Amino acid sequence: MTVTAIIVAAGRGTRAGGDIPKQWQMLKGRPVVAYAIDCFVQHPGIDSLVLVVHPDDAANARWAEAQNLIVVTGGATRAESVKAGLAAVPSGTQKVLIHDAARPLITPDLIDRVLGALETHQGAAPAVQVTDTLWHGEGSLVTGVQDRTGLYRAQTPQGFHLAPLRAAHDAGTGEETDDVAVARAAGLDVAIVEGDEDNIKITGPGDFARVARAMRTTMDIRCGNGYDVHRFGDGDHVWLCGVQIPHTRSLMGHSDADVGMHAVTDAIYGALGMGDIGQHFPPSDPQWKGAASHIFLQHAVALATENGFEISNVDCTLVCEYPKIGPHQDAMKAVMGAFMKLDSSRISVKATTSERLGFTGREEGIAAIATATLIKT
Ligand SMILES: Nc1ccn([C@@H]2O[C@H](COP(=O)(O)OP(=O)(O)OP(=O)(O)O)[C@@H](O)[C@H]2O)c(=O)n1
Ligand SMILES: C[C@](O)(CO)[C@H](O)COP(=O)(O)O
Repeated sequence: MTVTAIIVAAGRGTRAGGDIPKQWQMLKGRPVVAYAIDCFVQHPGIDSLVLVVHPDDAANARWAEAQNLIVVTGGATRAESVKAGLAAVPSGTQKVLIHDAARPLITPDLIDRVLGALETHQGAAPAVQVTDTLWHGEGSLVTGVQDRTGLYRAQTPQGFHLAPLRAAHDAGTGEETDDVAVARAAGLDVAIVEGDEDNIKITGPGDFARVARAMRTTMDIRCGNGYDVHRFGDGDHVWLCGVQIPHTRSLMGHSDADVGMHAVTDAIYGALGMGDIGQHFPPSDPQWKGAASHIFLQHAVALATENGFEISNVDCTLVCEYPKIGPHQDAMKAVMGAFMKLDSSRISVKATTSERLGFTGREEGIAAIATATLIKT
């Protein structure tokens, strides 16, 4: 079954305020709409994505096109914007999920529940049962109580089989606030699936902070490891974790052979799931001959930042008989901390011998292992 997601992002966000519409405002360093886009793009059940934008948001449309999304211009009401999105779905689409750009906390589970219900229903949408007592009020006075039995707060994504939803929208008024209303007016059956309290729609100015708070509870923590070995050759110093240490031999390598910094760098790449030093700085490329290893470390740190992560801590163990590491530990933490913009208290550099066993024990080379923890900001 080919499924297309349509994200409607053509509203003006008048209730939320701000210099630009709410879906394009920054939330933790990214436009609000980017969160929903990521969730759909990464979901294995979604085949393509249409983004509906306002004609005044041409720059944002170019940004979306650069991410390989189908981008179309919306209308004066949400229903008209949905119609524009429905007209742009790729041929072969059998089901559509329609989602508000203003709901950044959509989850894969929510998508799964809607898709699951579409197996047996023409439409399906998430909702949360009303649990508070409901009042009628006039001015500042309570004038009555509303029975809350059977009342739900509607959310998106709302899912439908494409053909009946298109027909329903063609017959609609263009003023409906959601697609369930359009579908029901056309006689389609719509299942309620379990919604998510955190799937907040940014509506008023205070909702940005609510969403940011809810994001903190879904913390994304990544852990990566790195391992490296360099052999000894002729020379009179070694570079370890950014510190030059006088020694009877030097470590050999294409770069400065800083085995400790390489392990830390690979741990960061590992946490990001983005390869290793060899992939980003191929040894076959002469420009990296003799390169200072902090270039690699800074590249990994920049990738982490670009992808919305901050480094929480790094732990590196050097395995060698000599040189002795203890006298240099603090300097190593300070140097690596400066390149990672990380306080020394979050960096550990320690050392062990291998009890004279193996290549490190025979002083043929030095090995290093490292772990890095990254947290999505
Ligand atoms: N003509 C419209 C109106 C709304 N939407 C989208 O529909 C979603 C839900 O609508 P709402 O929260 O009402 O957004 P706005 O219409 O932008 O808000 P406001 O009413 O405060 O201006 C939002 O992602 C919004 O961008 C749309 O694509 N086209
Ligand atoms: C579609 C919707 O998000 C369902 O809750 C909502 O109806 C659209 O926004 P509005 O604020 O109700 O216009």
